[in-house]
Amino acid sequence: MNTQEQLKKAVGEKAASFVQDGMKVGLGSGSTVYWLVHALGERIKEEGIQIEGIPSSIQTGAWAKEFGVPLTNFAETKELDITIDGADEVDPDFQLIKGGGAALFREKIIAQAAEKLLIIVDESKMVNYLGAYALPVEILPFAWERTVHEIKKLGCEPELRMKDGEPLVTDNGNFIADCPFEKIEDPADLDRKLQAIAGVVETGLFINMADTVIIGNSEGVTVKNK
Ligand SMILES: O=C[C@H](O)[C@H](O)[C@H](O)COP(=O)(O)O
Repeated sequence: MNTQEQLKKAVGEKAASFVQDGMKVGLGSGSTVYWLVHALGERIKEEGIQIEGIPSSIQTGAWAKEFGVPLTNFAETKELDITIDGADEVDPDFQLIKGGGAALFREKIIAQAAEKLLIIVDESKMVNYLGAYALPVEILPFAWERTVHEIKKLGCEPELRMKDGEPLVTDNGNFIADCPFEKIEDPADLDRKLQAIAGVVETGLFINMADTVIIGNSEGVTVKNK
C-alpha cells in the first residue's frame, strides 16, 4: 500500500470511531470512503455496534454489502446522525469542492440530511483557495451544450466529462461538466450563480456544510473542528 493509500486508510479508521451504536450514517463516495466503510464493517463484526447507512453512490452501496454494513433508505429514514465523506479540496473555512467521482448530487443530499458532516482527506486536499481542482457540476443531458455555454460566462472553460469515448453518465442519469475556475474568490457567490442556470442540477461546491475535517499527513491524523 503506498503512502497516500495509508493516509486514506488512517483517516477512514479515525472517522469510523466517531460513529456510535444506533446511529444512522450517511456514507459518502470515493477511495477514502472505501476505508471508512471497511472500518465500519470491522467495528460491526468486532464490537457488535448496530448502525444503518445510506450510501451516496451505487459503488458505496456495493462496498457496504461487501463489508457487512446494513443499509437503509430515505423512505425509512429522513434524518441522519452523521455523514462522513471525502472531498477534492477543502479551504480554511471548510468550504469544499466535491464530485471527482461524479457522486456530488447524492452526496449533497446525505450531507444536508445529517446533523453533522465529517470530511476525511489526506493533506494534499487542503488548499488556501478552492478552484485549482476543476469544479464538477452535474448538468442535465438535455441542452447540455447550452448549459455549458452559460457556465462559461462565469469565467471558465468547462469540459464535459467523458468515459470510454462517451459522456460520463452519473448514477442519476446526468452529465458532469468539469469547470476549471483556477481560483474561486467567493465560493458561495459562484454557487448561487451556477444554481441559477436552469440546466444545472447540482454543483460540487459544499458551502457551510462541513463541521469537522479529519486530515491525514505523515505525522498522523489531525481532527479539526469548525
Ligand atoms: O464524487 C466523488 C466524491 O465527491 C469524493 O468524495 C471525492 O471525489 C474524493 O474522493 P477520493 O477520496 O477518492 O479522493
